[in-house]
Amino acid sequence: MSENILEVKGLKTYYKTRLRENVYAVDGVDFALEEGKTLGIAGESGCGKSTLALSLMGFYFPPLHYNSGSISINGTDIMKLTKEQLRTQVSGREIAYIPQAAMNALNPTMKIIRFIEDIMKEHRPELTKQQVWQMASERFETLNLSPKVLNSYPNELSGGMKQRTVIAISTILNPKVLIADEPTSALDVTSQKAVIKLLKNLLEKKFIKSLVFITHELPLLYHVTDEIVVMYAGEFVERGTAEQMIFDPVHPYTKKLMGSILVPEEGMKGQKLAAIPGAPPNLKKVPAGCRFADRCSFARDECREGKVEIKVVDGRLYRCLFDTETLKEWYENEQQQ
Ligand SMILES: Nc1ncnc2c1ncn2[C@@H]1O[C@H](COP(=O)(O)OP(=O)(O)OP(=O)(O)O)[C@@H](O)[C@H]1O
Repeated sequence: MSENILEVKGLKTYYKTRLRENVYAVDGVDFALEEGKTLGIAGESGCGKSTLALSLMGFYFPPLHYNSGSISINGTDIMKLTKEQLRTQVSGREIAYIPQAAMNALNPTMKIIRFIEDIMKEHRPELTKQQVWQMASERFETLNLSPKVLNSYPNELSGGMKQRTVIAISTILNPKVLIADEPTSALDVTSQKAVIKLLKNLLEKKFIKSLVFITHELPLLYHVTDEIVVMYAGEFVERGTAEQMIFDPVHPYTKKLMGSILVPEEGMKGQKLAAIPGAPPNLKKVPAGCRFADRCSFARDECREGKVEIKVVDGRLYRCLFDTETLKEWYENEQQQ
């Protein structure tokens, strides 16, 4: 039986604004990820994806605050560790995070090898500079990146190469979980494919044991991940296999998200394209009932009455009061109109 590398239970984190208001960006998230698996997290802008990614690292700096919940990596709840333990034993070794636009944050005055030397100074101080060079060039070669890159400055590299280099640096300690936040956005299609190939390569070679891939583009996840989770207003609203989520979504929000895809990929041609009318709720004061109700064409009075819990049907998870048959019927009727 496969083991859960990452297990998150009831995670709640929030921002405290300068006006002392709380923004409940991650509001009760539960999920597990098995060894060797990839999980995609999708959703519109502002639904809490990046905050979740950051929160999973266990570090909280104002304005982000931890409220409750656990984050276990290989059975150890990292929320029970001290900041020092997190820094020295967890960050980069157990879990690594590549934030959005990380490639633009590389210090332009440092050669690529210097970033790796800095990591090794902290985690493998016994290695000489020469050994670090040897190890880094072998790793780059295995990942089809030229070791010459190690001697370059960030600004000498193309966008796609810079992004692949950032990924190679971030995984140099073989973290069990890699969280990549929008790693392909702002790249051309060829560079996007190269980044995805690199991520798959890291998994195949077991340099990482699991991958969380965040994007607001659902179809991209089809090529990368085993499973997809859709997030809305700080909560997960649906989880299923990539196939199910793209071609047979259950939750009205996932359904609408699929319909809003502007560039249909192969196999998705002919899907009706539409923008999702309305905006997500204000995360400072979330509605008591279904958070999607105000934008859902199928919402009834009861949807607004109380918290809607996640349902598990045939291994799929979704957060809606209605059963899958009813929803399917409604979708078919809507399609015919
Ligand atoms: N520093 C901050 N202070 C206060 N609120 C914040 C801060 N950063 C993000 N938020 C709010 O938290 C919520 C979740 O934002 P987050 O960036 O996690 O969403 P996202 O799904 O990653 O969006 P995107 O796809 O645009 O990156 C939003 O309402 C956002 O306005």
